[in-house]
Amino acid sequence: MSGGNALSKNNAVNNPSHPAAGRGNALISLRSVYKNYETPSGSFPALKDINLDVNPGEFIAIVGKSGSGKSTLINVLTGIDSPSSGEVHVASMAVRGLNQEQLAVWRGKNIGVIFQFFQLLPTLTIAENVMLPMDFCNTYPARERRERALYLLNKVGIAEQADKLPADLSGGQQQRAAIARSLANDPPILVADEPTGNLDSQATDSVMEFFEDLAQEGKTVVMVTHERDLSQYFTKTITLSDGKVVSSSLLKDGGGLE
Ligand SMILES: Nc1ncnc2c1ncn2[C@@H]1O[C@H](COP(=O)(O)OP(=O)(O)OP(=O)(O)O)[C@@H](O)[C@H]1O
Repeated sequence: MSGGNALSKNNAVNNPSHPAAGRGNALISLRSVYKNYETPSGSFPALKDINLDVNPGEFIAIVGKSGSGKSTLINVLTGIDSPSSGEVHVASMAVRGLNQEQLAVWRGKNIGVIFQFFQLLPTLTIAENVMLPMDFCNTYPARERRERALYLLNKVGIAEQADKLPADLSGGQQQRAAIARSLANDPPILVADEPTGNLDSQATDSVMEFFEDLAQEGKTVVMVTHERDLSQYFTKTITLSDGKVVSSSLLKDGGGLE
């Protein structure tokens, strides 16, 4: 599934004046971020003093034990949840400043989200699923959306599945369709929560190679994973423990594209 081509005009790397070019070089920037959950037994600190910068073209793994705060971190940086305190800037935007409706459109344009269980709508065809983010954000003229969906499905290697329903595809094919959907609006950032958790090793490799290609083309990919043997793909690993970043290791050159 490798061998992607130039993603588009609307790319933060190809176009430094693109709004997603970020504050300084960082596309994602978290400063002194805390997240407390209010529970019947009191306030539970799920994130503690998180400081993080992610540059265009980085392929970041977020790792840590169950309960360490990975999903909370992803939710805060995608604006699905707001921090209790601290600043989150993503693609030049202070996420805190947006209302729910603005946030949904902003997220649809700037962040492609990929889930462990694909979350394709079962009654829509694969092409229709890929068109949904374009329909929601009105990013491409209606007459161009199917053509773009087919282009993206071709890019992930499943163009011939375009008019099937999700249930007719294998898990690996469904995840490719979900990746195509995440690219629909050509967002600068992809966030993937355990995207290979439900795939066999062959499908895992092919999804990881595809993410790697996307990062090399300038997309920023942030991925939560439990799988230890994928480190060859990442440019950086961020380890969380009890809501804190306990290590941040640069694995290879990548990202920091200027
Ligand atoms: N809505 C909530 N209310 C109260 N506590 C929560 C809530 N969501 C998460 N937590 C707690 O916050 C901590 C971090 O949870 P989070 O889901 O971010 O961890 P995680 O690292 O993603 O775990 P996993 O790998 O199991 O998905 C956990 O102790 C969890 O129990």
